[in-house]
Amino acid sequence: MARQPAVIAPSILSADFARLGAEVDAVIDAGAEWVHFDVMDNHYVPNLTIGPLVCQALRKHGVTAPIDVHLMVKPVDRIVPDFAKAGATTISFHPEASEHVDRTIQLIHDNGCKAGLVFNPATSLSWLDYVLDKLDLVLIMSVNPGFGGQSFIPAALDKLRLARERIDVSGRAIRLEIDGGVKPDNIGEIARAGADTFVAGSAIFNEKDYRAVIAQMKSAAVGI
Ligand SMILES: O=C(CO)[C@@H](O)[C@H](O)COP(=O)(O)O
Repeated sequence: MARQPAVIAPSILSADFARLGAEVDAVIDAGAEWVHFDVMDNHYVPNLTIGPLVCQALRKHGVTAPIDVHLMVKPVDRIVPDFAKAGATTISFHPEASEHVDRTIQLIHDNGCKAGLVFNPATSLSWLDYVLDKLDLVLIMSVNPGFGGQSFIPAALDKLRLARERIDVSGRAIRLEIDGGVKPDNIGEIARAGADTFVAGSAIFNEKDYRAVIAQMKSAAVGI
């Protein structure tokens, strides 16, 4: 199956939260395809961020782009229906945070969303042995989850290559997403390793010109 078109998904963790609706409008207007929505619970990860009410507020504000919810919460299941009702498109979770990974994937689908599984830098891809055929997205973390602005962990490149191979063998249209330390100067190498969906927080929101940085990232990601 041909590689899916590249998607840039700005992580709103690095946006100005006091102007969130305007920030999301600005990155979508600047060419980003998705909104990456980082949910942290001060339990599974040390940071505390936002929940379904903020997702719903973005929909009410008029955001129509796919909202890519990354749950860094434990437990997972009880918050899934709330995010689905709030307008999430994809809901991804960490296998270590779910008691029953297969059931959580089913729950996400039953609630009308696409399901993703997230791999921390030290989490084995062996979880895919049993659930790859049920997933819509595989997310490889290239930093330890919890904070924006960290440096890309190079071992994520080998993991991307392995995940790409598995997805290609499956023949299914599963997106391969990368998250953490993604910048204009490394996105080409990340794309060559197999990613098609690129989360970037500080690389986009720390720049004044969102359009320019997103264009730079896209041309590096598709020019492989
Ligand atoms: O999920 C996370 C961190 O846990 C990420 O989405 C980061 O927020 C990405 O930020 P940058 O590394 O791109 O600044």
